[in-house]
Amino acid sequence: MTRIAIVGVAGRMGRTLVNAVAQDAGTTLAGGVVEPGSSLVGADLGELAGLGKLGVGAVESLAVIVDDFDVLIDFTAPQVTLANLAFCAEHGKRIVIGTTGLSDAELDELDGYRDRLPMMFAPNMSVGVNLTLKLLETAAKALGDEGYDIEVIEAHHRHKVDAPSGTALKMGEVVADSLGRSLKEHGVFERVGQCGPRRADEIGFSTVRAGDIVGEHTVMFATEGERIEITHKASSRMTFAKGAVRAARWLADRDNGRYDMLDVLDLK
Ligand SMILES: NC(=O)C1=CN([C@@H]2O[C@H](COP(=O)(O)OP(=O)(O)OC[C@H]3O[C@@H](n4cnc5c(N)ncnc54)[C@H](OP(=O)(O)O)[C@@H]3O)[C@@H](O)[C@H]2O)C=CC1
Ligand SMILES: O=C(O)C1=N[C@H](C(=O)O)C[C@H](O)C1
Repeated sequence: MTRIAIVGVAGRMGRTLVNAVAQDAGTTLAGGVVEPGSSLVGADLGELAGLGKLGVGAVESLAVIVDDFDVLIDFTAPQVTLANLAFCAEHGKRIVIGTTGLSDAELDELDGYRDRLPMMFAPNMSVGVNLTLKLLETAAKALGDEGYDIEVIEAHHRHKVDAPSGTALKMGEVVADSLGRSLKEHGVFERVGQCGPRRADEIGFSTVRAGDIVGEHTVMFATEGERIEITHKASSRMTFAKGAVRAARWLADRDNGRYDMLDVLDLK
């Protein structure tokens, strides 16, 4: 039985993760961490997640539960995640990271831990999105050099703090890699005013933030006369949480290394 701790346990994903662990026969909920000083310290994690009492209380530091868990699941914010990664490396733990919005420097720092512990890092843990990445590889190879314009469009809830979403960036990267392009060079993240006509080789990004949209991503391949749209729509955070719990179980038997959800799903 893999013992799971959840950091950011009072957040949207944190509460959903408590539900996902409770439904999973191969894992047990060992603890949950809230922000230091939070009024939720001591709150029962089951009650936080709307499940009724589970008998596990929220703590304000990983150090309090260091002997209780095997794998940490972290869906928080970049600097919080990096601090937790350092803690896990130091204490021989494993970590599943869903946090998005890391800067290039933060991504380099994260990558520096690849040989120090088993870590799984993915901007989207749903099976559907990860299968979509494979479809995009095929579509980009077939269409990208044939005069099809490529645009990535994403929509999320009003509370999301990073843009474009980690998933949209990953989709853009997959498309760019498949075409031998660099996203740094070919990605276009803003069009405003007299920005001129579209370059044939650009990969454009558009962002919507509205209401309670859980997460929607479309990659459009458009030419004169037709367009293909590959779309994924998440209607419940449970799809991400179930993926994260599956990843935690999978990671429990892995050697040190940096893995992603395609490794977990055996889609590489
Ligand atoms: N990979 C994937 O499949 C998915 C990734 N995400 C990503 O996960 C992240 C979180 O998303 P979401 O749950 O919607 O965001 P929330 O803001 O709802 O949750 C983040 C939580 O982290 C808590 N937190 C902040 N600092 C600390 C700390 N030092 N110690 C403990 N907890 C802390 C926050 O507490 P407080 O409320 O007190 O600030 C909050 O409860 C985002 O980066 C998002 O993009 C989201 C969905 C799927
Ligand atoms: O913040 C969210 O909610 C989500 N974030 C992830 C991202 O940035 O790609 C994944 C998912 O779409 C939900």
